[in-house]
Amino acid sequence: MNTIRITKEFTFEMAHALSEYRGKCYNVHGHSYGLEVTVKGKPLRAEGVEEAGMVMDFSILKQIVNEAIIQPFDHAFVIHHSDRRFTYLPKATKMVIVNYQPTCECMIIDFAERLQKLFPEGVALHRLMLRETATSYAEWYAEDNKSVQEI
Ligand SMILES: Nc1nc2c(c(=O)[nH]1)N=C([C@H](O)[C@H](O)COP(=O)(O)OP(=O)(O)OP(=O)(O)O)CN2
Ligand SMILES: [Zn+2]
Repeated sequence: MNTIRITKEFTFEMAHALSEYRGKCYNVHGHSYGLEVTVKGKPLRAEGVEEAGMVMDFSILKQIVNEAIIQPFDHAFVIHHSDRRFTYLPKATKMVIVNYQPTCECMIIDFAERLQKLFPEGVALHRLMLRETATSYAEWYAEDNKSVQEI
């Protein structure tokens, strides 16, 4: 049976600020992010079951990514825990305080770590693409990251 990659696309809005950064991205600013999630597996060879012919139902993939990534990060402000600027915001502000500089690269590593453990048996995360601006994006590939690496 052939191995197939399937991809689902997502969008979310997020504000961030880079810490210790000498440039415009030190400022609190936002992006409309694009996220592509690709998983790999073999289409189910069975009849009379809901997932027949599928690596994974796109709607299940959507649900997993929505719960793990989109819901926590959409319309949130993301900042490194050592950058005390977040203490000036009202407590009701939706914030994700992270232990990394919230660049495209570090966020995609975080997303990969969150997602990897959530797929059913036989389905593996293959690729993530995180688009930050019309001209900038980062990619994560499973084959590049076979051993766990620190951010
Ligand atoms: N390697 C990285 N460099 C930068 C990141 C990042 O995540 N990884 N992030 C930023 C800023 O947050 C922001 O994304 C600015 O990106 P940039 O492409 O420079 O945005 P512009 O609006 O200037 O894009 P143009 O299309 O070039 O006008 C900074 N660097
Ligand atoms: Zn930015």
